[in-house]
Amino acid sequence: MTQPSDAEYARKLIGCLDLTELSDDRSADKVDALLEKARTSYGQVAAVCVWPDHVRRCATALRGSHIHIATVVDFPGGQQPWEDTRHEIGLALAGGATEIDMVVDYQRGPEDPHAITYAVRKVKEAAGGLPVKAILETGMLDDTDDMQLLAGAALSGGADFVKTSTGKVKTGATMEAADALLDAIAANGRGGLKVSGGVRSFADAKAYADLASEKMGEDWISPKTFRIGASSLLTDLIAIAEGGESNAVQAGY
Ligand SMILES: O=C[C@H](O)COP(=O)(O)O
Repeated sequence: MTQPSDAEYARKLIGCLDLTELSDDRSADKVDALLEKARTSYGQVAAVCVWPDHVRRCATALRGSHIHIATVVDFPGGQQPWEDTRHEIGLALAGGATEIDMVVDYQRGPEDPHAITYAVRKVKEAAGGLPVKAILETGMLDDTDDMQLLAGAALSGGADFVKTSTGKVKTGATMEAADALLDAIAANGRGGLKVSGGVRSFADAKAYADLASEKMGEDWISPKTFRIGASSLLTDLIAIAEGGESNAVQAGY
């Protein structure tokens, strides 16, 4: 099969992008700016990903599009009381969220993976079966064995995607983590991958998509199974999609 051009590849990746605004100040103006960008000349992003209190704003602005409204719960620590998470899920559902990104308790996870399975199941049920992406914060885990363990536990609980990072700790997505999560998905026989945290350039995004495509097949690079969560990637994808040069700095893993 002929390789797609970079411009074609960038357009495909725009369709797999979870365009993210999770700044600590929770600014509504930043969400409005994000919403302006979600429908590009090269297609729509897969989802916007925002704090629960901005879900309704996004659902209203994106009505009539096919863009998912993803929100985060128990973010970014993964250790808050269940009552708080339940409140966030309620806010998300009332506002019109269509996907839930939950942080698992990655600190306790390696010793107690069953707790992760249970927590994911609980969120999935409370969210009425909406797609759930389990954030493992791979940059805080010791090794790829732990990454696979947590990913397997989350998938057993019904997670639809396993996601590398919150973007809030020093180490975000890495090729090593993406590879480990893909192995867990393959072993589970079901599930998607969301690569997130520090993905800023077309070259980085393409490297992750190439890896996933090599391991899972070309058809797998679709928003149903492959997402990139990023706050600062879209500009570079658009530059490449329109046939220009990259302006972004590569992560250089
Ligand atoms: O969920 C996605 C991450 O928060 C995005 O991280 P980023 O700001 O480094 O792109």
